[in-house]
Amino acid sequence: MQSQERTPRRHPAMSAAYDRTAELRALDATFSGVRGLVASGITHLPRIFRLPEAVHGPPEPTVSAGQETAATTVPVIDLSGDRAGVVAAVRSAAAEWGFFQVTGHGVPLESMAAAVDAVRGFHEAPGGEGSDKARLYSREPARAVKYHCNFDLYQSPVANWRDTLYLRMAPDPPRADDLPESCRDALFEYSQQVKNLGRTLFDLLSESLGLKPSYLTDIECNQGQIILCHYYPPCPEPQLAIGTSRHSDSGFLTILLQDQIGGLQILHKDRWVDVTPTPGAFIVNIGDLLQLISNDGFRSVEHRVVAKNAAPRVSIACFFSTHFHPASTRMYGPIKELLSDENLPLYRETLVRDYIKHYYSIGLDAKTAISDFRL
Ligand SMILES: O=C(O)CCC(=O)C(=O)O
Ligand SMILES: [Fe+2]
Repeated sequence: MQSQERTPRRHPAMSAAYDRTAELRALDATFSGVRGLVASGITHLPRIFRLPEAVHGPPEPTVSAGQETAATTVPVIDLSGDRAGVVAAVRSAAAEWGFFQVTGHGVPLESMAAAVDAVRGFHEAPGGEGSDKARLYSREPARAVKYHCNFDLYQSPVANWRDTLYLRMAPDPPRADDLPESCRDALFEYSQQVKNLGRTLFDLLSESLGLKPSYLTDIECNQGQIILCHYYPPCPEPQLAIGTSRHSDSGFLTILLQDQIGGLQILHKDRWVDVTPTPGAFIVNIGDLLQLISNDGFRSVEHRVVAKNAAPRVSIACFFSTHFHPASTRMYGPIKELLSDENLPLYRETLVRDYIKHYYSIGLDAKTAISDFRL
């Protein structure tokens, strides 16, 4: 999920007898997002955030934190272990789960904590006239640094209970003073650390596919980096709302840091499984484009974030892809070295930007983007 224009979709909730667009605009005009609503003392969920009846409650049984077994726990991989064992664990997690957590990754705990604190500080600062939030409030695709409440506020059927600071850090990094001063140092440092971890993971994923370690980097899968700094305030009626609608990530790979609150769930064997916060760990997930070029060797899996009436939740999602400015002109299809008579290509080749355009034309909440590229 990254910021992008997309086509409006009609939904039953939209035809309710109220001026939804006016309410969305009124929210935008505050420049302070969901956090601003909570700070103003609301006790009920505004209707723009209400899930339609049809999606109230989980459609599938949920495996919650504390009830997991080995079969329902997202794998945790210690990257400091022996190489062959790590490569095998990555192969099996990326193929079976599409998600895993990593420890022993070499990123200093202080950099992780500083980034989460900086993001929390940004979101908890007041909005309104003259604030950093007002200066940065935008959904303009060309802007590399921006803040908004829901990148798809005017297109999605249900507003998500979430605000986001968006940073496009590569291939063209922003100027230092484009970032809010309070989080500049922490987020530049974090971006560099996660870029290095990305390189380590792409090496491991290449090896897991039986390719030379630099293969995925050589084809520029990690050339672009977008960092989304999410903030999920406490929700007064969490069962009626959603933090992030179900979706798969469009790019090649995502590295996610979540704080201790929890709420991220992934769809595994038709059940929602909690990704239990693991102190010091990163969550890693395969995006649609890596599923496509691995010819289904790895899986891009749907996930969502449930709303809670708990302390605010911070997460920092770093996406690796190539459609960011300047957009790549490279074609991506199933990697030739993986194909054989037993492994025929399952997808057609595409420019990343064409894939992304299609992904957003469908919208979050619909898992058909990648299947439309199947041969
Ligand atoms: O906040 C989270 O844990 C997940 C966010 C997410 O899925 C995304 O930004 O694509
Ligand atoms: Fe995601």
